[in-house]
Amino acid sequence: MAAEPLSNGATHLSVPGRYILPAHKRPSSSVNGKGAPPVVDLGGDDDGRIAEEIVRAGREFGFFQVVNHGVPEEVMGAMMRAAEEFFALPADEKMAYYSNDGKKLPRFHTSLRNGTGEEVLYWRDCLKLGCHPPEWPDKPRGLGAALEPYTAAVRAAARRVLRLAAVGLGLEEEHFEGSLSGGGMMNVNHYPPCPDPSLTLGAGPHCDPGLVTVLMENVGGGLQMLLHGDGDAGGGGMMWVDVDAAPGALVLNFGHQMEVVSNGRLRSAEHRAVTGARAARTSLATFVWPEPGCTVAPAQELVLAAGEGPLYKPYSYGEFLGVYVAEGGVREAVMAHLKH
Ligand SMILES: O=C(O)CCC(=O)C(=O)O
Ligand SMILES: [Fe+2]
Repeated sequence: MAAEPLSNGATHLSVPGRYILPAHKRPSSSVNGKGAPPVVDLGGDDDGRIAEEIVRAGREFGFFQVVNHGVPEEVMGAMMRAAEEFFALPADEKMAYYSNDGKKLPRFHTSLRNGTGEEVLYWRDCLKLGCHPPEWPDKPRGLGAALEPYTAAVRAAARRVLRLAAVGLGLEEEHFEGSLSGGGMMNVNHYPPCPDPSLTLGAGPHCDPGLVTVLMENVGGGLQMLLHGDGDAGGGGMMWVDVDAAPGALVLNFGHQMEVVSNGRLRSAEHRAVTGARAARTSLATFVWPEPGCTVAPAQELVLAAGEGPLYKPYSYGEFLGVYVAEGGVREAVMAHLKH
């Protein structure tokens, strides 16, 4: 039976059984820490230095924050307000977009697949929007007017980051341009207050599918990245760290395509979202990714320069998305399909 979205009017006094994770998958079962990913100032004109910082952050964490990113504050604010208004709509207006059809945009869903084939549900509702081109629901009324300038500005910031990442990797500045970054969409994630955050997750551990993801949130505290320590942290040296973003900053993380194209130099960062007891949290994850027919492969220059051989085989992005969805975005399972 399809699951009822969390934001459809019910007050949640306790966590229903379908949302309770087995003990070993609960957020409380892992080592948790605090930390902020490196801050990269995109504003300066020393592109060589910025490129180096992006590549260093990508190698160590796969995560960084950008300031002076060029997305105007009022454009960010208007987009977030419109996103929050969608989840406050009456249930029947949201349910007009409720679907499990992965090809549909815009689309409203809960957890990963509205409960279909899911043993445990995640504490999240999600509105998927088109970015390239923009596609949005009729309600709330201001959503389209907010989305268009937001996605245009976010894509421009992502393009600058991708050009700098290419330079930092020793590739042609244009390496990621064209069909390699010609696609994308947005997850508008909504996590209502959860009566017991120790039992649930809003999003399970995953890597993002594309090249780069640009994240904005209305309430800090929720996103966590997985750090691979030196073994002192326990749990095999792995530690989940809260991603605390500076006010006004955007959080960026690299996805699977960046790890493949860079032949493993830049990490596709594993992350998850925990729930909060008090405030509802909304996050906007804008994905920049290849067009479906684009062939993705490690950059020849990197493979040849290091004499290391390609770590991944070429594939079409459309083919990759099928694998990604089937494996639920779980890092090692997805990577196993791509490795030589
Ligand atoms: O809500 C968040 O902070 C993370 C969302 C996320 O990982 C995603 O939409 O892919
Ligand atoms: Fe993600």
